[in-house]
Amino acid sequence: QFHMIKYNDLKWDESLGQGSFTRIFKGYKIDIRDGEKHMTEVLLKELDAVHKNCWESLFEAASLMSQISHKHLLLVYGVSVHGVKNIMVQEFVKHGALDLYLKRGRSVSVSWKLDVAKQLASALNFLEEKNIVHGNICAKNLLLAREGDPSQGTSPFIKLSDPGISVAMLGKDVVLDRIPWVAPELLEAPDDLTLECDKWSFGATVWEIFNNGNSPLRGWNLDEKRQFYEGFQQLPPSQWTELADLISQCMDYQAAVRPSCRSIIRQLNSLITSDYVILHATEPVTQ
Ligand SMILES: N#Cc1ccc(Nc2nc(N)cc(-n3cnc(CCO)c3)n2)cc1
Repeated sequence: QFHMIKYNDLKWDESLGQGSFTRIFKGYKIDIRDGEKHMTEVLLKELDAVHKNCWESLFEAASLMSQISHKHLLLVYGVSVHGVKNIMVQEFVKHGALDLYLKRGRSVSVSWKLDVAKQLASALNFLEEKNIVHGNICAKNLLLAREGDPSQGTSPFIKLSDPGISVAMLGKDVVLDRIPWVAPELLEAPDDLTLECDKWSFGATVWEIFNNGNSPLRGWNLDEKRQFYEGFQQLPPSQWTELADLISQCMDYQAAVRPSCRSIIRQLNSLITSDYVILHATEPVTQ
């Protein structure tokens, strides 16, 4: 269920860093269309040969996403296998990962952040309607296709990336390090990935977006992170109580009571940005 791309039709450009077990590069895919040679900008996601046994998981996750298409889901062109190398070929998203974009100190407005949260909620709603679990919702996996410019009145546009290797395939420490994005119930049963897990991660991701890309529990070690869940703790609440309420509803330790995507979208749409902008221009990050 994947388009196989010939290795020789790919050209590597600069390295863009790495995800977990993967290295990412900017690159080009060569297509011959009506006798003409076209070079398409792509993102090449190389899986370390060491983790070959995970590549099924990586490709399964991505092929799940490529079987459906939605404006806020990343487009995967296909895969290329070359010796021990497995490469996923994705559309190149202009501004890269949202967490880095926010960390770079781009000052974005509250309505910009709300817009991004609504787009993520609509992508999740689409997956929920198809009963597809993503399993790795976080700002690092949100890609910014359009910055949006308030002076031009254009809004941002995000694409949800593939989830990468399933949390069920990852070691315990990697799962612990994904606290507070990974749903608490997955610590004991990493195979029980459900739609409710994505709601929990959505809450942590909205928290990131409204805290300018600061990682929640940044600098905490694995024991402290484990205790965060064992003590049923919550992330520091936003000053904006309606937003804090939505985040804590999503990050409810009881999976069954987390809100549906429709409820999340309804609550996001009812958040009035006017007074918030006046009252709380910036969010004090209290750790
Ligand atoms: N400077 C810069 C810059 C960097 C990257 C892109 N574009 C792009 N396109 C994609 N399809 C995926 C990613 N990507 C980024 N980090 C991950 C790993 C975590 O998911 C994936 N980046 C654009 C500009």
